[in-house]
Amino acid sequence: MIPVVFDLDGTLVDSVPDLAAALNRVFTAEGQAAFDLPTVTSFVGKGLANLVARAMEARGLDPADHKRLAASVLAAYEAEPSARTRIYPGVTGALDALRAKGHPLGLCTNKPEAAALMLLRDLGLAHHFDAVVGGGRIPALKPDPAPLWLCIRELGAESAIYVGDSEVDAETAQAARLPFLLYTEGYRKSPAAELPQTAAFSDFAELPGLVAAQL
Ligand SMILES: O=C(O)COP(=O)(O)O
Ligand SMILES: [Mg+2]
Repeated sequence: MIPVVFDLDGTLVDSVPDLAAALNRVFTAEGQAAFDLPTVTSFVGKGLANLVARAMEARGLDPADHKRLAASVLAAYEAEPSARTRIYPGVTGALDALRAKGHPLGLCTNKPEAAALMLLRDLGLAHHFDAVVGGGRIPALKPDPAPLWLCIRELGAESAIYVGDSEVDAETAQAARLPFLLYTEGYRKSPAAELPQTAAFSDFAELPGLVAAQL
C-alpha cells in the first residue's frame, strides 16, 4: 500500500503559539519587541534557523548574531515544544483510518528533528508514524525533495502521497513529482488555488477519501 507522508507545522498541528513563545522569550531578553502570532506565522516554513533570521531582519538586528540567537531560540523551544500546540480537528481519526487501510505513515518536517520528535510524543502522535525525518538530519531542507525521499526510503517505499499546508510543501511535492494533497487551514501565504496540487481539503475527515481517490 502506498505510504502517506505528512508535513507537521500547519498541517497536523498549530504550533505557532509555542514557536512565538520561544522566539519572544529570547527577543524580549535582547530588549526587542515581541512578535504577534500572525507575524510569527509568516516566518514559519523553512525551519527554525530561517524563522529566527526572518525575525532578526524584521527588527533590523545584525546578522552576525544569528548563530547565537538561533541557538537560544532552539533551546527555548526544546524546553517547551508543546504546551500551547494543538492538533488540528480530525487529524487523529484520519491517521487511524489511513493506518487501518494499511497505509504506512511518514512525517517530513523542516522543524529540527529532536523538537519534532518531542512534540509528536507530547501530543500522543508519535506512534502513528513509521518514519520521521526532521530538519538537521541531512543538510537539505524542503523544498529540496531530498528529505521527503529519505522519509519514503525509510518507509521501504519508492513513492508516496504527500500532505502539507504551504508553498514549501507544494514545491517539494512538485520537485519530487509526487501527488500533493493541500490542507487549506494551515500557514499558507497565497490563495490555495495558486499552489500546485493534486487536491485540497479543509477538513481531515475528507483525507481518507482523497487518498483512496489517488490509488
Ligand atoms: O519548521 C518550519 O519552519 C516548518 O515546519 P514544517 O515543515 O513542519 O511545516
Ligand atoms: Mg507546514
